[in-house]
Amino acid sequence: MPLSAPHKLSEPSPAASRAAGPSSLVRRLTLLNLLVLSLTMLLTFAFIAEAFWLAARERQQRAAELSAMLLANNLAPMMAFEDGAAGQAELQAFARRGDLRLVQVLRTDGSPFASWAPGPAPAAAPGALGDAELEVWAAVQLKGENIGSIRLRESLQQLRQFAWQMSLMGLVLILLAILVAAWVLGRVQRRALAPIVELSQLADRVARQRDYGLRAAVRRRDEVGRLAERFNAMLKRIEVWQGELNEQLHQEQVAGQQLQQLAHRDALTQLPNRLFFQSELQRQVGHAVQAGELMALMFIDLDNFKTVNDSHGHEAGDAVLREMAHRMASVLRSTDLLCRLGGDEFALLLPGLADTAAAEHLAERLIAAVRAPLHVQQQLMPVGATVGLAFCPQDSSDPAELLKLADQAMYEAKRAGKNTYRRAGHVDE
Ligand SMILES: Nc1nc2c(ncn2[C@@H]2O[C@H](COP(=O)(O)OP(=O)(O)OP(=O)(O)O)[C@@H](O)[C@H]2O)c(=O)[nH]1
Repeated sequence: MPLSAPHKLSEPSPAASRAAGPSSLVRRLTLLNLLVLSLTMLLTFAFIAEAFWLAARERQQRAAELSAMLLANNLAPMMAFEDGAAGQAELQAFARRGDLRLVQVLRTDGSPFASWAPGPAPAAAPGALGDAELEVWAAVQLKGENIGSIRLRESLQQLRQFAWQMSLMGLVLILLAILVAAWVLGRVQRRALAPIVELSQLADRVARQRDYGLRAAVRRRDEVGRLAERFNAMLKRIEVWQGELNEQLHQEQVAGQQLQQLAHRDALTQLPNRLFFQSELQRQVGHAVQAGELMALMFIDLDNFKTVNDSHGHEAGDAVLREMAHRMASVLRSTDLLCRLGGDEFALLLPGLADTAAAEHLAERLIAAVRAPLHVQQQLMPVGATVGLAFCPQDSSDPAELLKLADQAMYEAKRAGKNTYRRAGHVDE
């Protein structure tokens, strides 16, 4: 199976990879690896330095033993003849070696035959062996017989200094190696962990942007590759779910809007119904009070409508209601709102009026529009309209009170003979 090619890949920028922060996996692993590597290198170096020191010391000891044996060979005839001056001269020649500290030639009874030590006067008795010194003994023999012995002390100072110099050089080299290793390790780790870092950055982006169309790159068929595949499969599933959820949500929103429209609309006349009127009355009264504007509420009741129903049937009544709604709407401004409250009752909201006369003129036009002859099935319908008017804020700034006043004014107009209007508070004499 070929490695998957992501359709919308999240390719992390180098800057983003570098900005992974001090707690990043790459940095932590690099530091851990570097720590282990440095400890191993330093430990190895310490072992090598110690071994080097022991070997060099051993080598100097062997060389000192050899020198002492050679000296013993040379001194043997001089001791045999008790030629101390020659022995001393031999020691002076021998003492040209730089790291020599003491040479003592002793007879078998322990008495000194010759001795040498650096400085003006040779020490009569050698002091205790210093920790930076080594001492070797060699027997002086003549024809297989012991005639004395040689004590030879050498300084380890030069060797020690050399060892320190080498150690310092070694340490500098190790530090350089650690620096190079840090650089190489950082690059190697970044490359090796790049898929995991990418995956983590992708998860961040998905969580931040909620974009489930993003996909991880699957570069290798290893554990990380399989993790990326599973992650992609999960994203795909979420993407599908989200699509379905969005579609469902959209359908529900549309259904909700339709329901809302149905709930607020009168099915017969297609005008806003009583429910919508109630909320609009509240809102418009509030607005008029706040803005200091004049608004009117008109309560309209058709006249003799019962006769239409009774004489021409319910369907004719419906047709009349539809036609009257249409007629009334045709004389209104675009800002006016006509609602059917129920039966043959209508309400009209008139916001932003210049004066009360404007509403009265409209009431007259509206009554005239309704009163115009209407024929249904060639029969003249005897319909008219009676209107009650109430103003906000003049009459009331309370929606319920305003409706009650307009209703009362309408009944007043009915009592006055129908097909007319009355204003709230303007009672006929
Ligand atoms: N066709 C039809 N009739 C309805 C509807 N809703 C109510 N009505 C009828 O409308 C009539 C209203 O009666 P009223 O307003 O009391 O009678 P009216 O003849 O208009 O009386 P006035 O207002 O005094 O002139 C009743 O006969 C109701 O049955 C409807 O949706 N369609």
